[in-house]
Amino acid sequence: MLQEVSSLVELARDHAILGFYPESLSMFEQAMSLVNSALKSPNDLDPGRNWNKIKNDLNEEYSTVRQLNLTLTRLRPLSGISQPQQQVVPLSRQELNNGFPIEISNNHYRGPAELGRFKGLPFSHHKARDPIENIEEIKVSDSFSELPSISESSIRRIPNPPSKPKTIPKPRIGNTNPIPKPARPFKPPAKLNPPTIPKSPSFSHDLSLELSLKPRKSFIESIYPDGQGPDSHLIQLIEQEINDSSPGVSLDEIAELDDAKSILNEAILLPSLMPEFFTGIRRPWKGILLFGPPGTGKTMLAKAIASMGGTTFFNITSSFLISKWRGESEKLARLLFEMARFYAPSILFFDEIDSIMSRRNSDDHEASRRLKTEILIQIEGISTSSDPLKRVIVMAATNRPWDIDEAMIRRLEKRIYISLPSEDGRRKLFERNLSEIELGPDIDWEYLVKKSKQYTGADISCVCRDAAMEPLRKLINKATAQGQPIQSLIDIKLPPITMEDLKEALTRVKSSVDKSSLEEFKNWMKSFGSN
Ligand SMILES: Nc1ncnc2c1ncn2[C@@H]1O[C@H](COP(=O)(O)OP(=O)(O)OP(=O)(O)O)[C@@H](O)[C@H]1O
Repeated sequence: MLQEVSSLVELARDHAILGFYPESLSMFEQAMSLVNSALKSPNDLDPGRNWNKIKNDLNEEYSTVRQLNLTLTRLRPLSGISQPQQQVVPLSRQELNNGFPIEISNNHYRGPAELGRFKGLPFSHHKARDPIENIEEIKVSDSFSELPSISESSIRRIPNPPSKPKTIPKPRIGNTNPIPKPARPFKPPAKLNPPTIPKSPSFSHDLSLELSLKPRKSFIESIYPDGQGPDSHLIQLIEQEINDSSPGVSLDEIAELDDAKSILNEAILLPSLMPEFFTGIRRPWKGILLFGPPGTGKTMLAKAIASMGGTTFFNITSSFLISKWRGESEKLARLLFEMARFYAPSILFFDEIDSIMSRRNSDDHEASRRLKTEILIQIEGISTSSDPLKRVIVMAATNRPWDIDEAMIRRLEKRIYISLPSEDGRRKLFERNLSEIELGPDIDWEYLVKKSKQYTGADISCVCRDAAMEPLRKLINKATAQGQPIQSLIDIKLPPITMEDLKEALTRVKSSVDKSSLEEFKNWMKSFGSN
C-alpha cells in the first residue's frame, strides 16, 4: 500500500517538475484516492504510519500543482501574439532571485525546465538538458509574445519600440456623459496582486519565482488610461479596502469541516481546473452560502479558499457597503461586480450577508432598497461560462440565514451548514491552539474534549488564550504580594500551562451558542440547506 502510494507520488512529483501539471494532478489524485479508501478500512493500513498526515501532505502538494496549472491556464492566451526581435540577455546567478541563469530570445530559451514550461512557450523540442541543475535548452517553435509571466526583476530584456499605437479604451461604467474632474496628479492605485501559489518543499527550486508574476493591467488603467475619471475614487477605494488578495489562511489551519472543504473544492476549484466537465447541468454554482453559529470558521474557510490562489478575492463587509457609501452604494455594487468580472476568476465574499440583504419590506430605506435590488440584478447577470477566466462566484456567510431575503437565498444555490466542531474537531482545535506553548505533563485531552461539548472554534481559542494567561497572572500576583516590581519579571521564564489552568479557563469561558439557536439552524438546514 505504502509502496503503491509512494510510486504514484514520485511520478506525480516528477511530472510536476517537468511542467506536466495535468498528468501530475491525475497521479496525485490516484494516490489520494488510495489513501482515502485505505483510511476507511484502517485494518489494511501499515501500522506505525500517520496516514492522516500523509493525506494532508498529499493534499498540500496537490494544491500547489493545481495552482500552477490554473495560473498557466490564465497565461496561455497571451502567447502567440508575435513580437519583433529581442536581444538575448543572459542573467547572472545573482541577478535572478532564486539563483537560476536564464537566457531568452524570440526563438530560444535556456533556463529552469519548469519555468520555461510555466511561461507556456510554444516549444518545438528540447535541445539539451542539464539533469543536475534541471536546466534545459529549448528551441521555441514560433516567435512568441511579450514574455507574460516573469517579473521584470527576474529577466532583463531590451524593450522593442511598440509597433502599433495603443488604442485608448473608452470608460465603460458610470455616468455616460461624465464631467471630467479637475486634473489631479495620478496616483496609481494599490494594484490587485496576482494569484498566490503555495510554496512546496518538494520542488527542485523555490516556487516563489512564479509568485512574481507580473500583474496584468489594473482595472482603473483599463478604463481610465490617465488614472482619472468619474469613478476613479471609488475604484481606488475598492482596490485598497476590499480586495484581500492574500488573506494568508491555509485550509490546513482549519480543523474539521471536511465536507464544507470538499464542497467548496467541487464548487470553486475543480471547475477552474477541468472546465470541460462543468458545462450544462454540471455548470458551476454562481452563489454559495456558508451558514452556522458564530465563530465556527465560516470567514476562515472563505479566506482559505481565496489564499489557495488562482482567484481574486473581494472581501465585502456590510459596514463598508452601507455606512461609507450610503448614497452611492448601488453604484458601488455595480462597480464591484464589474471589477470582479475584470479580474476573473474572482470570488466576491459578502460577510454577514443578512445585514446587507435582509428581507425587503416597506420600511426599507430607499438607498438600502436600491442596493439590494442592484445586488440581485448583478448576481443574476453573472455569466455561467465554463471559461475559468470569466468565472465570478458570490460567496456569503451568515449566522442568521432566516433573515436573508428569499430572492437572495435563491441565488445562493449551494447552502453549506458549518456546524459546531465534533469531539475529534475539538481535540484538534485544542491541540492547534496550544501547539506553540509549553504544556505541563498532565494535560488530559479527553477531559478538555468532554467539557467543551457545545463550544465553537472561536470559544476554544478563547479558552486556550485564557489558560495561557494563567501562569502570567500567578507570577504577577506572587510578585505583587511580595512587593516586587513587575518589571523585574521580564527575564523570568514562564512556567508551562497546567491542566488546572485549562480547567479554570473552561469554567470562565462559556459556550457562545445556546441549544435553541442550534435547533433553529437545524430546521433551516432541513428546509433550505444543500450539503
Ligand atoms: N474550524 C476551525 N478551525 C480552526 N480555527 C477555527 C475554526 N473555527 C473557528 N476557529 C477560530 O475562531 C475564529 C473565528 O472564526 P471565523 O471568523 O471564521 O468564524 P465565523 O464563523 O466567520 O464567525 P462569525 O459568524 O462570527 O463571523 C478564528 O479566527 C479561529 O481562531
